[in-house]
Amino acid sequence: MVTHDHLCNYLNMLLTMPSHPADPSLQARLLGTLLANLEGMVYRCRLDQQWTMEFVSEGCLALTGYTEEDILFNSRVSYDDITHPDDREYVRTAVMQAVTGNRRFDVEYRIVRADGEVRWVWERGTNAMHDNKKWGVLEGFIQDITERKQADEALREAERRYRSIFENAIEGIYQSTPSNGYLAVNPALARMYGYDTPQDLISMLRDIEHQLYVDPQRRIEFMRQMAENGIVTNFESRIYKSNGDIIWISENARAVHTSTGELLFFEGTVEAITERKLHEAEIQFQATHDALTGLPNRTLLYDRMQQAVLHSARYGNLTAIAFLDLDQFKFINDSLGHQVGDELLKITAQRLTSCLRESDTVARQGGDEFVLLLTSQPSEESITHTMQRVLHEVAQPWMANGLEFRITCSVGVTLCPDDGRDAETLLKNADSAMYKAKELGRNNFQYFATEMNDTATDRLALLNRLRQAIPNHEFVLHYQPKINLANGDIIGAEALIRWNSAEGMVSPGSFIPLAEETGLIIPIGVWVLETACRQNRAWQLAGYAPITISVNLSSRQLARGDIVEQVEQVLAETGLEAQYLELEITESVMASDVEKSFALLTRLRLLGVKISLDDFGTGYSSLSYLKRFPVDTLKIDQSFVRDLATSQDSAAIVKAIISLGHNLNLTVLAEGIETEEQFQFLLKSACNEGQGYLMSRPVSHQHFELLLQR
Ligand SMILES: Nc1nc2c(ncn2[C@@H]2O[C@@H]3COP(=O)(O)O[C@H]4[C@@H](O)[C@H](n5cnc6c(=O)[nH]c(N)nc65)O[C@@H]4COP(=O)(O)O[C@H]3[C@H]2O)c(=O)[nH]1
Repeated sequence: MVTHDHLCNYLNMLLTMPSHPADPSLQARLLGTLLANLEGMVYRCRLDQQWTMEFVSEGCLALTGYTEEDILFNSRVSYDDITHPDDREYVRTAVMQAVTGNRRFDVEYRIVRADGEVRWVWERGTNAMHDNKKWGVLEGFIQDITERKQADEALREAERRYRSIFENAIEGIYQSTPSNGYLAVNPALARMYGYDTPQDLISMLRDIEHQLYVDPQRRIEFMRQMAENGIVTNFESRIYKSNGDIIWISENARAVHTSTGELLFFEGTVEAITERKLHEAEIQFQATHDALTGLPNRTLLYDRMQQAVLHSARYGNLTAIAFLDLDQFKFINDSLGHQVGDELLKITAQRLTSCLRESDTVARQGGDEFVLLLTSQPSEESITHTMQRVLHEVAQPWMANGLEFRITCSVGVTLCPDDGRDAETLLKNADSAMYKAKELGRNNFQYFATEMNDTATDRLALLNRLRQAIPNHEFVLHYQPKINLANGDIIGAEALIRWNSAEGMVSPGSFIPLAEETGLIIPIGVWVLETACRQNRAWQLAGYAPITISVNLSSRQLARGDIVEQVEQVLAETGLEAQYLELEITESVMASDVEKSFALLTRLRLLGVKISLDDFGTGYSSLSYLKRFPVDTLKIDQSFVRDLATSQDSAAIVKAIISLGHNLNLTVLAEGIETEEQFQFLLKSACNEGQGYLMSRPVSHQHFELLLQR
């Protein structure tokens, strides 16, 4: 098939070839064939104002929509009319310049077809002044190039668009050479990297590996991925800006090769992701740290413990896990408020961190529990030493609401690999050891020993049984008489709880702390108060001389804040007069929140109830507030009474407490009197009242009634 290009070339050749004198008919025939097949119009026209056509080829109709007859000699329309009005001037000038310069002309312009459609054409021609006509004559070829024009325009538009994208993109775009420099970068990349212009970046950043990447290995990795895959995606690195600041970027790039496979350059896009990275780091931190203290949380601790265990197993290092619980934290939290509780946890976190090396971990396990992970320990002695520091640091005084407080902690320590080879076991064992430390009077640490696990299991079983004790009516009260030392009269009774559990009698020493920890003390306390008041009222109704019944109040009961209402209600329900009820409060409970205790005790006192300060001498009572406090009786702790015979200090303390009490107009009672000797000493020292096995053990209400009858 004769293609359009063939024809054009051939026509050009014919137009320029000298006429063939030997065979003019052949030339005419060839020309006829060509003209008929040509996509476009061959013409001959006058160089006049209308471009009067003397000859047009068959292509005229297809090109202009007019027939040859329409156009020849301007019979219906002139070619000047067909030329787009806006281009007429320009076409004429171009043609005239060529003619004047004796050159061929070559011009692109628009025509308006018969149907009104505007098309682009390309006209090439020459001045054919080879006859003597007065008109100049042009001969040439006009071809529709609308499609090419549109394609060109589309290409230009696309280029404009791409340039605009390149110039205005928020992402950085670059072409870089494998040998470390840039070929082209857009303004966004220049800005991102801290350069004033793309040119600055290109000229100043010549060594991508060292000048750009914080870790030069990233460039090596980039090149490796390119060599392997010809592409890198989401390639995240830290880079230096021109001023030395470090930012995070993410690159997507590909290698561009020649047709023969030679690497030309890389082209890619860059996104600044510092904010996202910070955000990710923040989220990661939040997921692995405790919001209040900023310490690693359970998740991170577990992770680190697993690593430590593996490390221990591989290298035989000694690892210690210490489970730490603050003593009486719940009480502080309930009574001083959560804000103070939170503050205390934060202080504790700081103190614990200060005791350990950076390579160790302090984690918050939840509530007031912390876990210390000490890796690669040189010896058990060094662990012991660290634990002693921990106890000491935690016990330092701290201030809240202008008052000074102290809190201690109990710690259980377990060793890896001796006590366990996985995180769960080690934590469980450390927890058991911590309970042992609590049992041993708090403010100490204990190493785990195998038998402790039995204790932990026992404890859980005990708790389950304790929950059922009230509904199963397993509690009873025993009563211990309080006597007037001078005349031996029973002036009161202390109500002491006994748990008649299915598995035998359980002493309050073993279940009261558990009840306090778990909050079960609240319902138990209500039951005790009610039973004791009802019993005392019953004795009165039975005709015995009225005595005071004493009930122990736990810190939790006080912290709840509704104790006054509870007491009021119980008195109303049982019909006991307030003056026959005494509440025993340990001085440590009172000291931990002086203002609140003061307010509560004042309100209780207003009801007419008596207040006795239990275990006096063991706590932290300050004389200044003891003076202000609405207290009726000081109970000298039995430890001093027990040591009276053997310790001069105890004797001195007992005497001092008695004289202090009297100075403050308080009644002084000594508890734990077991011997006649102790009794005599106390009597001589003017102690008012006493209680102890010497006079009577705590006994059942029936038994107590017998004592009342004497
Ligand atoms: N060695 C010796 N001990 C004597 C002597 N006289 C009395 N005791 C014991 O000393 C404890 C005195 O009670 P506490 O100091 O209030 O100490 C009480 C009290 O803090 C708590 N508790 C007992 N009953 C209740 C209760 O109903 N509510 C609360 N919140 N705590 C209670 O349990 C603690 C222990 O109570 P118990 O085992 O009944 O132990 C009682 C009593 O049996 C003596 O001459 N020698």
